[in-house]
Amino acid sequence: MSFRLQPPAPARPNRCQLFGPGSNVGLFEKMAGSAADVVNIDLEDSVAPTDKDAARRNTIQAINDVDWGRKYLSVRINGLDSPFWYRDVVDLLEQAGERLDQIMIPKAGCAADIYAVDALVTSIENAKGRRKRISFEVIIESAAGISHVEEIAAASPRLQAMSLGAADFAASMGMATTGIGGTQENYYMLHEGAKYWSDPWHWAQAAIVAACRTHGLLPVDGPFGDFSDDEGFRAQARRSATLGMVGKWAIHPRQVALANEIFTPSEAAVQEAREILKAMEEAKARGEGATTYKGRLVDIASIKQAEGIVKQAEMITAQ
Ligand SMILES: C[C@@H](C(=O)SCCNC(=O)CCNC(=O)[C@H](O)C(C)(C)COP(=O)(O)OP(=O)(O)OC[C@H]1O[C@@H](n2cnc3c(N)ncnc32)[C@H](O)[C@@H]1OP(=O)(O)O)[C@H](O)C(=O)O
Ligand SMILES: [Mg+2]
Repeated sequence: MSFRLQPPAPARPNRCQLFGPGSNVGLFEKMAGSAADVVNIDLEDSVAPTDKDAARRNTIQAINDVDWGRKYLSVRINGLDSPFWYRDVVDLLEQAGERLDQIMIPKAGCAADIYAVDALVTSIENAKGRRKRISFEVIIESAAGISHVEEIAAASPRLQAMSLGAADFAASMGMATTGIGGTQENYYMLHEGAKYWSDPWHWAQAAIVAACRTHGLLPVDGPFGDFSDDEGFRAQARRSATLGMVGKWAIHPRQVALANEIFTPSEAAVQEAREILKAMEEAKARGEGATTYKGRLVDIASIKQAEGIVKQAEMITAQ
Protein backbone atom coordinates (compact mmCIF):
# COMPACT_ATOMS: atom_id res chain seq x y z
CA MET A 1 0.00 0.00 0.00
CA SER A 2 1.19 3.47 -0.79
CA PHE A 3 1.90 5.80 2.12
CA ARG A 4 -1.02 7.82 0.72
CA LEU A 5 -4.11 5.81 1.62
CA GLN A 6 -6.98 5.35 -0.81
CA PRO A 7 -9.91 7.48 0.43
CA PRO A 8 -13.32 5.83 0.67
CA ALA A 9 -16.06 6.91 -1.75
CA PRO A 10 -19.20 8.52 -0.27
CA ALA A 11 -21.22 5.87 1.58
CA ARG A 12 -24.52 6.31 -0.21
CA PRO A 13 -26.23 4.06 -2.75
CA ASN A 14 -25.80 5.24 -6.34
CA ARG A 15 -27.03 2.18 -8.25
CA CYS A 16 -29.27 4.10 -10.60
CA GLN A 17 -29.41 7.74 -11.67
CA LEU A 18 -32.75 8.45 -13.39
CA PHE A 19 -32.66 11.34 -15.85
CA GLY A 20 -35.49 13.52 -17.07
CA PRO A 21 -35.55 16.84 -18.94
CA GLY A 22 -36.23 19.95 -16.87
CA SER A 23 -38.62 20.99 -19.64
CA ASN A 24 -40.90 17.98 -18.99
CA VAL A 25 -42.68 18.84 -15.73
CA GLY A 26 -44.95 15.82 -16.06
CA LEU A 27 -42.01 13.55 -15.29
CA PHE A 28 -40.91 15.06 -11.97
CA GLU A 29 -43.41 13.26 -9.70
CA LYS A 30 -42.74 10.01 -11.58
CA MET A 31 -39.01 10.41 -11.09
CA ALA A 32 -39.54 11.14 -7.39
CA GLY A 33 -41.70 8.01 -7.07
CA SER A 34 -39.22 5.75 -8.87
CA ALA A 35 -36.84 3.26 -7.26
CA ALA A 36 -33.74 5.18 -8.44
CA ASP A 37 -31.22 6.18 -5.78
CA VAL A 38 -30.41 9.42 -7.61
CA VAL A 39 -32.60 11.73 -9.68
CA ASN A 40 -30.93 13.94 -12.29
CA ILE A 41 -33.07 16.76 -13.61
CA ASP A 42 -31.49 17.85 -16.86
CA LEU A 43 -31.00 21.44 -18.03
CA GLU A 44 -28.47 20.43 -20.70
CA ASP A 45 -28.79 18.32 -23.81
CA SER A 46 -32.34 16.99 -23.42
CA VAL A 47 -33.61 20.60 -23.27
CA ALA A 48 -33.93 22.66 -26.46
CA PRO A 49 -32.11 26.05 -26.41
CA THR A 50 -35.45 27.86 -26.62
CA ASP A 51 -36.67 26.01 -23.48
CA LYS A 52 -33.65 26.69 -21.24
CA ASP A 53 -35.20 29.49 -19.17
CA ALA A 54 -38.48 27.63 -18.65
CA ALA A 55 -36.66 24.38 -17.78
CA ARG A 56 -34.58 26.20 -15.16
CA ARG A 57 -37.72 27.74 -13.61
CA ASN A 58 -39.56 24.38 -13.64
CA THR A 59 -36.59 22.69 -12.02
CA ILE A 60 -36.31 25.22 -9.20
CA GLN A 61 -40.03 24.96 -8.52
CA ALA A 62 -39.87 21.16 -8.52
CA ILE A 63 -36.88 21.09 -6.16
CA ASN A 64 -38.87 23.23 -3.75
CA ASP A 65 -42.33 21.66 -4.16
CA VAL A 66 -42.00 17.94 -5.01
CA ASP A 67 -41.56 15.37 -2.22
CA TRP A 68 -38.27 13.76 -3.29
CA GLY A 69 -38.24 11.37 -0.36
CA ARG A 70 -34.75 9.95 0.21
CA LYS A 71 -33.55 10.55 -3.34
CA TYR A 72 -30.15 12.14 -3.89
CA LEU A 73 -31.34 15.15 -5.88
CA SER A 74 -29.09 16.37 -8.66
CA VAL A 75 -29.41 18.88 -11.50
CA ARG A 76 -27.29 18.72 -14.63
CA ILE A 77 -26.29 22.26 -15.59
CA ASN A 78 -25.30 23.34 -19.09
CA GLY A 79 -21.73 23.02 -20.33
CA LEU A 80 -19.11 25.66 -19.66
CA ASP A 81 -18.91 26.36 -23.40
CA SER A 82 -22.56 27.50 -23.38
CA PRO A 83 -24.14 30.86 -22.49
CA PHE A 84 -26.48 29.09 -20.03
CA TRP A 85 -24.37 27.52 -17.27
CA TYR A 86 -23.68 30.55 -15.08
CA ARG A 87 -27.39 31.40 -14.93
CA ASP A 88 -28.15 27.74 -14.07
CA VAL A 89 -25.77 27.94 -11.10
CA VAL A 90 -26.85 31.40 -9.94
CA ASP A 91 -30.59 30.69 -10.09
CA LEU A 92 -30.29 27.20 -8.57
CA LEU A 93 -28.15 28.38 -5.67
CA GLU A 94 -30.16 31.53 -5.07
CA GLN A 95 -33.68 30.17 -5.56
CA ALA A 96 -33.71 26.42 -4.96
CA GLY A 97 -34.00 25.36 -1.34
CA GLU A 98 -31.70 23.21 0.72
CA ARG A 99 -33.28 20.04 -0.73
CA LEU A 100 -30.90 20.27 -3.70
CA ASP A 101 -28.02 17.87 -3.10
CA GLN A 102 -25.84 18.06 -6.16
CA ILE A 103 -24.90 19.84 -9.37
CA MET A 104 -23.77 17.69 -12.27
CA ILE A 105 -21.17 19.29 -14.54
CA PRO A 106 -21.22 17.96 -18.11
CA LYS A 107 -18.35 17.78 -20.61
CA ALA A 108 -15.60 18.51 -18.10
CA GLY A 109 -12.34 18.89 -20.00
CA CYS A 110 -9.86 19.94 -17.31
CA ALA A 111 -9.61 20.63 -13.57
CA ALA A 112 -10.11 24.37 -14.16
CA ASP A 113 -13.67 23.68 -15.37
CA ILE A 114 -14.55 22.29 -11.95
CA TYR A 115 -12.62 25.10 -10.23
CA ALA A 116 -14.72 27.69 -12.09
CA VAL A 117 -18.03 26.14 -11.02
CA ASP A 118 -16.73 25.65 -7.47
CA ALA A 119 -15.74 29.33 -7.23
CA LEU A 120 -19.20 30.48 -8.33
CA VAL A 121 -21.06 27.97 -6.12
CA THR A 122 -18.92 28.83 -3.08
CA SER A 123 -19.45 32.55 -3.54
CA ILE A 124 -23.24 32.18 -3.75
CA GLU A 125 -23.40 29.72 -0.84
CA ASN A 126 -21.51 32.20 1.33
CA ALA A 127 -23.46 35.24 0.15
CA LYS A 128 -26.81 33.55 0.70
CA GLY A 129 -25.86 31.75 3.90
CA ARG A 130 -26.77 28.34 2.50
CA ARG A 131 -26.21 25.75 5.18
CA LYS A 132 -25.87 22.64 3.02
CA ARG A 133 -22.80 22.39 0.87
CA ILE A 134 -23.70 21.35 -2.68
CA SER A 135 -21.80 18.32 -4.00
CA PHE A 136 -20.61 17.85 -7.60
CA GLU A 137 -20.80 14.99 -10.05
CA VAL A 138 -18.80 15.38 -13.23
CA ILE A 139 -19.33 13.77 -16.63
CA ILE A 140 -16.34 12.58 -18.63
CA GLU A 141 -17.53 12.70 -22.23
CA SER A 142 -14.79 14.17 -24.36
CA ALA A 143 -11.26 13.43 -25.53
CA ALA A 144 -10.01 16.22 -23.24
CA GLY A 145 -12.01 14.85 -20.31
CA ILE A 146 -10.57 11.37 -20.54
CA SER A 147 -7.06 12.75 -21.13
CA HIS A 148 -7.32 14.79 -17.91
CA VAL A 149 -9.49 12.38 -15.93
CA GLU A 150 -7.20 12.13 -12.90
CA GLU A 151 -6.74 15.90 -12.45
CA ILE A 152 -10.50 16.33 -12.84
CA ALA A 153 -11.17 13.74 -10.13
CA ALA A 154 -8.86 15.71 -7.81
CA ALA A 155 -10.27 19.13 -8.72
CA SER A 156 -12.64 19.87 -5.81
CA PRO A 157 -13.57 18.49 -2.40
CA ARG A 158 -17.18 18.86 -3.54
CA LEU A 159 -16.76 16.03 -6.06
CA GLN A 160 -18.58 12.86 -5.10
CA ALA A 161 -19.12 11.04 -8.39
CA MET A 162 -17.92 10.79 -11.99
CA SER A 163 -19.86 9.35 -14.93
CA LEU A 164 -19.00 8.32 -18.48
CA GLY A 165 -21.23 10.01 -21.08
CA ALA A 166 -20.98 7.54 -23.93
CA ALA A 167 -22.71 9.57 -26.64
CA ASP A 168 -20.72 12.79 -26.37
CA PHE A 169 -17.60 10.75 -25.70
CA ALA A 170 -18.06 8.82 -28.95
CA ALA A 171 -18.68 12.06 -30.83
CA SER A 172 -15.65 13.81 -29.37
CA MET A 173 -13.42 10.82 -30.08
CA GLY A 174 -14.68 10.54 -33.66
CA MET A 175 -15.85 6.99 -33.01
CA ALA A 176 -17.64 5.48 -36.02
CA THR A 177 -20.97 4.87 -34.26
CA THR A 178 -24.26 6.54 -33.41
CA GLY A 179 -24.87 4.03 -30.58
CA ILE A 180 -25.06 5.19 -26.95
CA GLY A 181 -23.15 2.52 -25.03
CA GLY A 182 -23.36 -1.23 -25.48
CA THR A 183 -22.04 -3.60 -28.13
CA GLN A 184 -20.73 -1.98 -31.28
CA GLU A 185 -21.21 -4.15 -34.35
CA ASN A 186 -17.86 -3.28 -35.93
CA TYR A 187 -15.69 -3.64 -32.82
CA TYR A 188 -14.66 -7.26 -33.09
CA MET A 189 -11.70 -9.59 -33.45
CA LEU A 190 -11.72 -12.26 -36.12
CA HIS A 191 -10.41 -15.72 -35.32
CA GLU A 192 -10.74 -18.66 -37.71
CA GLY A 193 -13.70 -16.97 -39.37
CA ALA A 194 -15.60 -16.33 -36.12
CA LYS A 195 -16.27 -12.83 -34.74
CA TYR A 196 -15.49 -12.04 -31.10
CA TRP A 197 -16.92 -8.76 -29.98
CA SER A 198 -14.90 -6.53 -27.72
CA ASP A 199 -15.90 -3.54 -25.58
CA PRO A 200 -14.90 -0.11 -26.93
CA TRP A 201 -16.01 1.62 -23.68
CA HIS A 202 -13.82 -0.54 -21.48
CA TRP A 203 -10.64 1.52 -21.45
CA ALA A 204 -12.43 4.78 -20.68
CA GLN A 205 -14.43 3.12 -17.91
CA ALA A 206 -11.26 1.64 -16.40
CA ALA A 207 -9.57 5.07 -16.48
CA ILE A 208 -12.59 6.62 -14.74
CA VAL A 209 -12.68 3.90 -12.09
CA ALA A 210 -8.95 4.34 -11.37
CA ALA A 211 -9.27 8.14 -11.09
CA CYS A 212 -12.34 7.80 -8.86
CA ARG A 213 -10.83 5.19 -6.58
CA THR A 214 -7.63 7.26 -6.25
CA HIS A 215 -9.60 10.31 -5.11
CA GLY A 216 -12.56 8.77 -3.27
CA LEU A 217 -15.33 9.34 -5.84
CA LEU A 218 -18.16 7.07 -6.99
CA PRO A 219 -17.52 5.79 -10.54
CA VAL A 220 -20.76 5.57 -12.54
CA ASP A 221 -21.60 4.21 -15.97
CA GLY A 222 -23.65 6.59 -18.12
CA PRO A 223 -26.54 6.04 -20.51
CA PHE A 224 -27.55 2.97 -22.51
CA GLY A 225 -29.57 4.46 -25.32
CA ASP A 226 -31.62 1.50 -26.56
CA PHE A 227 -34.17 1.36 -23.74
CA SER A 228 -36.05 -1.51 -25.40
CA ASP A 229 -32.99 -3.79 -25.04
CA ASP A 230 -33.06 -5.04 -21.43
CA GLU A 231 -30.47 -7.76 -21.96
CA GLY A 232 -28.11 -5.32 -23.68
CA PHE A 233 -28.47 -2.98 -20.67
CA ARG A 234 -27.84 -5.84 -18.23
CA ALA A 235 -24.73 -6.98 -20.12
CA GLN A 236 -23.29 -3.45 -20.19
CA ALA A 237 -24.11 -2.93 -16.51
CA ARG A 238 -22.55 -6.26 -15.52
CA ARG A 239 -19.32 -5.31 -17.28
CA SER A 240 -19.32 -1.93 -15.54
CA ALA A 241 -19.95 -3.49 -12.12
CA THR A 242 -17.18 -6.01 -12.72
CA LEU A 243 -14.79 -3.13 -13.49
CA GLY A 244 -15.66 -1.37 -10.22
CA MET A 245 -18.45 1.01 -11.17
CA VAL A 246 -21.20 1.41 -8.57
CA GLY A 247 -24.16 2.30 -10.76
CA LYS A 248 -25.56 3.38 -14.09
CA TRP A 249 -27.85 6.01 -15.55
CA ALA A 250 -31.43 5.27 -16.58
CA ILE A 251 -32.80 7.34 -19.44
CA HIS A 252 -36.15 5.55 -19.23
CA PRO A 253 -37.97 4.22 -16.15
CA ARG A 254 -37.76 0.60 -17.33
CA GLN A 255 -33.98 0.76 -16.85
CA VAL A 256 -34.23 1.58 -13.13
CA ALA A 257 -35.02 -1.96 -11.95
CA LEU A 258 -32.32 -3.34 -14.25
CA ALA A 259 -29.65 -1.06 -12.77
CA ASN A 260 -30.77 -1.79 -9.20
CA GLU A 261 -30.68 -5.52 -9.95
CA ILE A 262 -27.13 -5.50 -11.33
CA PHE A 263 -25.58 -3.04 -8.85
CA THR A 264 -27.04 -4.70 -5.75
CA PRO A 265 -24.69 -7.52 -4.76
CA SER A 266 -26.58 -10.81 -5.14
CA GLU A 267 -27.32 -12.99 -2.10
CA ALA A 268 -24.95 -15.62 -3.52
CA ALA A 269 -22.14 -13.06 -3.90
CA VAL A 270 -22.65 -11.78 -0.35
CA GLN A 271 -22.76 -15.30 1.07
CA GLU A 272 -19.54 -16.23 -0.76
CA ALA A 273 -17.87 -13.04 0.49
CA ARG A 274 -18.88 -13.87 4.08
CA GLU A 275 -17.53 -17.42 3.66
CA ILE A 276 -14.21 -16.04 2.41
CA LEU A 277 -14.01 -13.72 5.42
CA LYS A 278 -14.71 -16.70 7.71
CA ALA A 279 -12.10 -18.84 5.95
CA MET A 280 -9.55 -16.05 6.38
CA GLU A 281 -10.43 -15.62 10.09
CA GLU A 282 -9.76 -19.34 10.55
CA ALA A 283 -6.51 -19.05 8.56
CA LYS A 284 -5.43 -16.11 10.73
CA ALA A 285 -6.10 -18.16 13.89
CA ARG A 286 -3.77 -20.80 12.47
CA GLY A 287 -1.15 -18.13 11.82
CA GLU A 288 -1.60 -18.30 8.03
CA GLY A 289 -2.00 -15.35 5.63
CA ALA A 290 -3.36 -17.49 2.79
CA THR A 291 -5.66 -20.47 2.53
CA THR A 292 -7.86 -22.43 0.14
CA TYR A 293 -11.53 -21.67 -0.47
CA LYS A 294 -13.47 -23.90 -2.88
CA GLY A 295 -10.20 -25.05 -4.41
CA ARG A 296 -8.79 -21.59 -5.03
CA LEU A 297 -6.33 -19.26 -3.31
CA VAL A 298 -7.65 -16.63 -0.94
CA ASP A 299 -5.34 -14.31 0.99
CA ILE A 300 -5.30 -10.93 2.68
CA ALA A 301 -6.27 -9.15 -0.56
CA SER A 302 -9.33 -11.43 -0.71
CA ILE A 303 -10.43 -9.97 2.64
CA LYS A 304 -10.53 -6.49 1.08
CA GLN A 305 -12.42 -7.79 -1.97
CA ALA A 306 -14.95 -9.63 0.19
CA GLU A 307 -15.34 -6.73 2.62
CA GLY A 308 -16.13 -4.42 -0.31
CA ILE A 309 -19.03 -6.66 -1.40
CA VAL A 310 -20.40 -7.08 2.13
CA LYS A 311 -20.14 -3.33 2.87
CA GLN A 312 -21.91 -2.45 -0.39
CA ALA A 313 -24.75 -4.88 0.43
CA GLU A 314 -25.05 -3.61 4.00
CA MET A 315 -25.13 0.04 2.88
CA ILE A 316 -27.97 -0.72 0.44
CA THR A 317 -29.92 -2.70 3.05
CA ALA A 318 -29.50 0.13 5.56
CA GLN A 319 -31.31 2.57 3.23
C1 LIG B 1 -26.93 10.75 -24.03
C2 LIG B 1 -26.53 11.88 -23.17
C3 LIG B 1 -27.65 12.29 -22.27
O1 LIG B 1 -27.76 13.44 -22.09
S1 LIG B 1 -28.75 11.15 -21.55
C4 LIG B 1 -29.63 12.11 -20.35
C5 LIG B 1 -30.54 13.12 -20.92
N1 LIG B 1 -31.73 12.53 -21.45
C6 LIG B 1 -32.88 12.49 -20.79
O2 LIG B 1 -33.01 13.02 -19.71
C7 LIG B 1 -34.02 11.74 -21.43
C8 LIG B 1 -34.88 11.08 -20.38
N2 LIG B 1 -35.93 10.27 -20.93
C9 LIG B 1 -37.02 10.78 -21.52
O3 LIG B 1 -37.19 11.98 -21.68
C10 LIG B 1 -38.06 9.79 -21.96
O4 LIG B 1 -37.96 8.62 -21.23
C11 LIG B 1 -38.02 9.42 -23.48
C12 LIG B 1 -38.16 10.68 -24.36
C13 LIG B 1 -36.72 8.72 -23.85
C14 LIG B 1 -39.19 8.46 -23.76
O5 LIG B 1 -40.34 9.05 -23.22
P1 LIG B 1 -41.80 8.47 -23.55
O6 LIG B 1 -42.78 9.22 -22.72
O7 LIG B 1 -42.00 8.43 -25.02
O8 LIG B 1 -41.67 6.97 -23.03
P2 LIG B 1 -42.79 5.96 -22.66
O9 LIG B 1 -42.23 4.61 -22.88
O10 LIG B 1 -44.07 6.28 -23.39
O11 LIG B 1 -43.02 6.20 -21.10
C15 LIG B 1 -43.70 5.24 -20.30
C16 LIG B 1 -44.06 5.89 -18.98
O12 LIG B 1 -42.88 6.30 -18.30
C17 LIG B 1 -42.90 7.71 -18.08
N3 LIG B 1 -41.52 8.21 -18.26
C18 LIG B 1 -40.85 8.37 -19.41
N4 LIG B 1 -39.62 8.82 -19.19
C19 LIG B 1 -39.52 8.98 -17.86
C20 LIG B 1 -38.45 9.41 -17.02
N5 LIG B 1 -37.24 9.82 -17.54
N6 LIG B 1 -38.66 9.41 -15.71
C21 LIG B 1 -39.86 9.00 -15.17
N7 LIG B 1 -40.90 8.57 -15.93
C22 LIG B 1 -40.73 8.57 -17.24
C23 LIG B 1 -43.84 8.26 -19.11
O13 LIG B 1 -44.34 9.52 -18.72
C24 LIG B 1 -44.89 7.17 -19.14
O14 LIG B 1 -45.68 7.32 -18.00
P3 LIG B 1 -47.23 6.89 -18.00
O15 LIG B 1 -47.87 7.60 -19.16
O16 LIG B 1 -47.25 5.41 -18.16
O17 LIG B 1 -47.73 7.37 -16.67
C25 LIG B 1 -25.20 11.79 -22.39
O18 LIG B 1 -24.87 13.07 -21.89
C26 LIG B 1 -24.06 11.30 -23.23
O19 LIG B 1 -23.36 12.13 -23.81
O20 LIG B 1 -23.89 10.08 -23.29
MG1 LIG C 1 -23.58 14.19 -23.01
